[in-house]
Amino acid sequence: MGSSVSCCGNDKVEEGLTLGGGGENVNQWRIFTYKELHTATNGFSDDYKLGEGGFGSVYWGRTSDGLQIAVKKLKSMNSKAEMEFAVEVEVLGRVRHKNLLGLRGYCAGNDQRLIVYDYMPNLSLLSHLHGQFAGEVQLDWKKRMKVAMGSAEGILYLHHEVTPHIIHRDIKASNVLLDSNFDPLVADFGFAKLIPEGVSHMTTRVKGTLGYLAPEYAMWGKVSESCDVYSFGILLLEIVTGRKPIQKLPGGVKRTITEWAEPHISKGRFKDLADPKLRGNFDESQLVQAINVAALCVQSEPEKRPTMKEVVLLLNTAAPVAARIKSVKYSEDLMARDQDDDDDDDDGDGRNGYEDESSVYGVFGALEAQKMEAPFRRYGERR
Ligand SMILES: Nc1ncnc2c1ncn2[C@@H]1O[C@H](COP(=O)(O)OP(=O)(O)OP(=O)(O)O)[C@@H](O)[C@H]1O
Repeated sequence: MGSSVSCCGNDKVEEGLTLGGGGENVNQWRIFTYKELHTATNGFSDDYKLGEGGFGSVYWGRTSDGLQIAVKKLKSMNSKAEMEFAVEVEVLGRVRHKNLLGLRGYCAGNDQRLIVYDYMPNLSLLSHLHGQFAGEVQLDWKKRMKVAMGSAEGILYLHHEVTPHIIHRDIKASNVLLDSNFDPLVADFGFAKLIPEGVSHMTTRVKGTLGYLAPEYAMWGKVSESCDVYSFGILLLEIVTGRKPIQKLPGGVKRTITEWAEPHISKGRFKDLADPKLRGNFDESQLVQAINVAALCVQSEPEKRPTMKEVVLLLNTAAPVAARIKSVKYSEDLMARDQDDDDDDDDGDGRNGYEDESSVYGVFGALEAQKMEAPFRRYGERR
């Protein structure tokens, strides 16, 4: 961090400081006092609560100069939470991009840790797809594509444009916030990893959210940029279909979004995948393109997934030539793998065991690991 963290118990306010070691990727922020944030949020009143996550609660507030803010307040002080706070502030200070939620400030003193962001009036993508706004048709097709593209550009920046590169590790619908124009801002960098130059992947403790974890990461803690690409693929499917990454079926059975989508895709029934809430109002070529891109992103083998640069390019391509070439490859892969699965399913349970990842999970079934392996946290929770 470019500057020391000062205690928020005192009333001193430092302004215009920068984090991130200078250069272009710096962010304007300031240190808030606890008193200031307490006043802004009406004493962290429940009426001002925007939501709750693993880190703590998020409150709406208004500063004395009229700025609307969102204040994330650490729920309990322990080394894990402290680390998350430090990582989030460190990473936020390094990034500056129209599709990343920047740091407005923080407060760290005694046993209080709070992070201050700009308030995003349209809240999270999750609230529009599955939450309090899910019944409304605010999120039409055009907005969905804008959200998908903007989120992809934010992740591209993290992977390719900031030094050292950053892997987010928790790309999901609740971490995509929407401004007044429904432009998306990727948020929540508490699990982010800075990748030293020349390092292609690292092995770490698995963090993130069930339903979005890439198989190699869920099983072996192998983390690379392509883990975010995988999570983005799930997010893209979620945006297009309006379905949760993991659905609970009657009898406690869980079905992943990829398991549900796979038969439709392999039969070319793309239109069946569109969110019924769209009532048929979508651009069919964009729908096919988005699903093809998602299919590429959620391949089991990380090396087969596109980079975020390719993802942005493909999502931008009106004529889906590149995607078509790859999707043909994908279909061939799928058929070959189906054949393998038929051959190798010795115990007749439809699954071939854990030894051979590709045959177990198929091109598209990587979430199987997350459904089976305890003790992952449920959808919407963090590990
Ligand atoms: N800047 C913001 N503007 C508006 N609403 C926000 C803002 N930041 C967070 N929220 C709201 O608060 C909720 C909780 O956010 P938080 O990041 O703490 O948790 P989460 O992403 O839901 O869960 P997790 O802990 O698994 O990341 C979000 O889903 C969102 O609705």
